[in-house]
Amino acid sequence: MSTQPTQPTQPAPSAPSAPSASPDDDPLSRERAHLAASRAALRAMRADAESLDIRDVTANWVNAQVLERQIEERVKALADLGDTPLFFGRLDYQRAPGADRAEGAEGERFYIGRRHVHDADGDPMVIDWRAPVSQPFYRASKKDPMDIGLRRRFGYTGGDLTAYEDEHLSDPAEAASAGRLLQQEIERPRVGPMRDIVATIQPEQDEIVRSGLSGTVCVQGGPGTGKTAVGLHRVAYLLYAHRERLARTGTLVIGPNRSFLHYIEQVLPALGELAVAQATVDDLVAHVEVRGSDDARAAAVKGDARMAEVLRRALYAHVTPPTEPVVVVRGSRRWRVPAYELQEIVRELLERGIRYDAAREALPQRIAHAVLVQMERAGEAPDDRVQNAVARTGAVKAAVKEIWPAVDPARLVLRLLADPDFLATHAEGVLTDEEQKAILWARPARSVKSAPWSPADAVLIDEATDLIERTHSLGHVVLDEAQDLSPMQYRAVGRRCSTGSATVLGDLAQGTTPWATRDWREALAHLGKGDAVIEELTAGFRVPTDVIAYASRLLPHIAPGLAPVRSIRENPGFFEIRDAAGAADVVGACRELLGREGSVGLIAADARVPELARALAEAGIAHLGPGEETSRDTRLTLVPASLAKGLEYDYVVLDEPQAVVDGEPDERTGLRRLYVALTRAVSGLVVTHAAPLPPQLA
Ligand SMILES: Nc1ncnc2c1ncn2[C@@H]1O[C@H](COP(=O)(O)OP(=O)(O)OP(=O)(O)O)[C@@H](O)[C@H]1O
Repeated sequence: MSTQPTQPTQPAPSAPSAPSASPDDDPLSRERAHLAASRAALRAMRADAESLDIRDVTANWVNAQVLERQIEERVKALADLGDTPLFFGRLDYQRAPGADRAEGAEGERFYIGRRHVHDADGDPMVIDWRAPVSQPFYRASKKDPMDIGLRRRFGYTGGDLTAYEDEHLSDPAEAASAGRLLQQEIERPRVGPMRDIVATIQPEQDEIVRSGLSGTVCVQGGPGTGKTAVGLHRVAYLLYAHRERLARTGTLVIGPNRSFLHYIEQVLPALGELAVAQATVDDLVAHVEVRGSDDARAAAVKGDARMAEVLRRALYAHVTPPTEPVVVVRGSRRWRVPAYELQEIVRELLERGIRYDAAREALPQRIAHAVLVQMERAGEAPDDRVQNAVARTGAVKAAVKEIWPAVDPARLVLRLLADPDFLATHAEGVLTDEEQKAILWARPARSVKSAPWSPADAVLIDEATDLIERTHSLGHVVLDEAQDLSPMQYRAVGRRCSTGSATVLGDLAQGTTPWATRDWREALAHLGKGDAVIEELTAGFRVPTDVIAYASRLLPHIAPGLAPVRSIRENPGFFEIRDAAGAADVVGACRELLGREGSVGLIAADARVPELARALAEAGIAHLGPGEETSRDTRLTLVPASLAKGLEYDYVVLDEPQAVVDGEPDERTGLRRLYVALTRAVSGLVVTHAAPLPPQLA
């Protein structure tokens, strides 16, 4: 790293901007000149797009509308955002990449940024970070310089280029070291929603980001190891590398709740990707209105993968083997398809493994075909119009209704949960009597509309829906906080990427549902991606060393075998445990932290939130809800522990750890909830308590 005296011409990355030398010999001035020229080139690209006249090229109105929309989007995408630097790095190749590597082949220089910018001749001024030539910016090392002579990182203050930092990767005399600019980026205060990490993606993260579209990747990583960031950047990368295919098939990011989705929603647009949908698992399966809830036992049984078998049996019990022949009358003739032949057709359809409705729709044609064969044997020459007509006769329709009736998925689930005999018949040998009892409604609902559907019921209905009609599969799905999903939820997500791939992100230690994932292989099998690659991230970008060490005391109790996160933050931050006599002391701690720069989160057991909200109001301190955007004026968020997952704040006040543990149905889940709450702070954590601390933290 050449911020050392060995490179006297270069300022330290944090050096003030004013360059003393003339623009020609001062490297910083030259870089600024390139920035100014790149911005001008971007403006020209935008002006070009705006001035496109499509009147001559579009023959009809519809085409014109489509083209106009595309141009509008391009103009929008070409905006120069003042606070987002156009480039953040530079690579000097020793030889031109891809060129003949013969002696003397000319080296080339590339500026790496969020988007591609070219000059009037079409020559690149800035290269998209996702392009293959950009890859060494993230991966090259002293050990493997990847043909890079110089890697330069730029530092910005506001929109101004104020510093840079060099690594001469091919110079054996220069020692490798972690850069100051990277460190500054990691340490910067967190105000506002989540930001992209495109300037500082680390090599092990980049490997995941750039892994191919065909494979599913599962990332296990402790709090703050960048799982969410990596998942979002992977979608952006895949959209770049497979734009057309994914535009057709679609992409989706799945997060645990609305506030989390709100927190991450600006990352992809900042990377120029506007078309990625976001949803919770509940959104995906919203076939009915959810008004009810389950106790932990019922939810665990409903979320168990064995329920898929119960549903399959219950659905296919509707298929009734035919015992009567079908008789079709055409003109003066009667054609008779005997019962044994109908049985053969039904057996064949069942064996083909197609969806219930696909088979139901095929059945009339199969019966008609059997009639046609008889007609041919009798010397007639019927064509496909005759087959269609036969398939539509009353006799065939009536037979199909008998043999393979239409089934409504919600009604099927309703009957299973309301009718003990129906459930017993189809759960025989799959669910125990006790398990059946656990999921039956105490008061059987009468209709789909009035039933007290729970979130787990909606997943069952989704499974039934898919048995009946295949769910549309997207090209790629990112599943965040995956460890909380039940096997049935994994199946629901898996159907949505059955012909595509997925990025599965999670931390076994942060699982806070009774059915939380114990083993990634098992979970991936439920997802239908048993052959996924499992990667692990262990470097922590969020939590300071002392805080992560304290939280990691819980690991042996919540996820034995998982290694603690290794914090790569240099700033030790601060960490304090304080006695608090009441809410006023907690508010005092918040007020104190608000005196510093950045966001503050007050995390408390859900049950304690109303009391703390009142205390804050009485003290005249405004606060936000989780996921709401912090601003310069309102920087405090009151976070119920149940919604803390995935979020982060510069400073955290954690109220009453034991209450957080007690807020969960069992101790292990409680300790996991506490682990999540303890690992939200970027710069400092104050734990306040009146009750004794959980002994596991001792
Ligand atoms: N390479 C990086 N450079 C700079 N910042 C990074 C990098 N990787 C991650 N971060 C930052 O670290 C913080 C934590 O990242 P992220 O939320 O993705 O972690 P996570 O593993 O999903 O955490 P959790 O398990 O708590 O949900 C974020 O502020 C993110 O921007």
